Amino acid sequence: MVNRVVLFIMDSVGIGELPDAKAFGDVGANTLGNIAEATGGLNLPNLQKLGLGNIDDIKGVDKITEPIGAYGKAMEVSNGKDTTIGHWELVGLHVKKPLRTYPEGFPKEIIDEFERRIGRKTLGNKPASGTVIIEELGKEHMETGYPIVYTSADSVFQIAAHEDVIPLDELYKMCQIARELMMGDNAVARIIARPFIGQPGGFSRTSNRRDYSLDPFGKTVLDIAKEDGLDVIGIGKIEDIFNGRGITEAIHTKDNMDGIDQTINYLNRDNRGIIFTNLVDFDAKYGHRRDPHGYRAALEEMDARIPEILESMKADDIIIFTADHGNDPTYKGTDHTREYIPIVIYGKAVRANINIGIRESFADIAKTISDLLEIESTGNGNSFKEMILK
Ligand SMILES: O=P(O)(O)O[C@H]1O[C@H](CO)[C@@H](O)[C@H]1O
Ligand SMILES: [Mn+2]
Ligand SMILES: [Mn+2]
Repeated sequence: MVNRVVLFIMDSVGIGELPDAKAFGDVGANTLGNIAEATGGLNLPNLQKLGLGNIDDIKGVDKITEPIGAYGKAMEVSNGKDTTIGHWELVGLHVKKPLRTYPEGFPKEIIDEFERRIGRKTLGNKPASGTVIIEELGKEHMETGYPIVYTSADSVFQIAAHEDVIPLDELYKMCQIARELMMGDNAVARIIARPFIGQPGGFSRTSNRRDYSLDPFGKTVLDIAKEDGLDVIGIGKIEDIFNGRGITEAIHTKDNMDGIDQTINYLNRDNRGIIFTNLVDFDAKYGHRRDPHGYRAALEEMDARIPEILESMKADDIIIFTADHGNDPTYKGTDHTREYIPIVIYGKAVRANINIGIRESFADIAKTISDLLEIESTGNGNSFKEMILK
């Protein structure tokens, strides 16, 4: 029996357009493939050894004859390409109705009510890139004390404020107010606090970001594991994505390396169940910023630490490296891209060189986790447990 599953999310590391990418405006997107092309090839020897290059052509990542892991890729059933929906599907939920977005900004009634309740006016109220809008409105924000409200192609209500102008706890309270307002017909997936520091022309965002999500729309494999008395450890923004549901212990991280440190920490402890890690830098620092070179460096930095992670695993642990959506930094715009997610699986109990093929849903991962841990499933997804276990 498997004691622990590490579900390791490389946020936004997609592996090519999905058949329905056209409907999302994402034809030709391929996060891994296009970064590799644009930067002269990726150097990911550890993921290569596990089988990453056997999934698809990625310049620099070879298809090898004897990968030590199992590998494949998965399609997204849910109608979206955001973090929330992606993670929910990974743990067994299908969300067919897209979450609400605001391409024209938020309705006047909402903004009026929000301003009344926070006791300040606001700036912005439009879709924007978070780093661009603080450069555009940050100075005015510092002069007036009005927070910057913005959205994106995702279902998000984001509030940016300078840490010296609006203290963090006040910013977090504003987010809670927004969370109360953005329910019912305006049930946006997330309210996000976006604190920053610095001076006009040189602002930088801090790791004090917080996400206020909706409760998942149904029971996930995390809830089931928790009910069965297993540990469900959320590392990085996992707790936020699930609004705490199904999580028994959570730790927030400051960057990808911290996320890896924490994963290793928890692997070295005595626990049983699911260790669920999200590395968000790929997405937030490089994907949305359309920085393929930065993205490549972050991938290589992670890859170099994979041996340490694998060495911390015990004989009855299994790790699944995967993603939640794409965010091709060579693509137009600044938003996520509708892509396959790569799946690379390793463990002493896992058969080497097994191709699990093209999975029809991210929820195949949820179903497999249920089977591996011998707990109930959410009913969605098809298990690949029999294919991968020795
Ligand atoms: O441009 P920034 O502020 O990084 O925002 C991005 O991050 C949000 C949440 O991941 C996405 O919706 C996108 O808008
Ligand atoms: Mn994401
Ligand atoms: Mn994102």
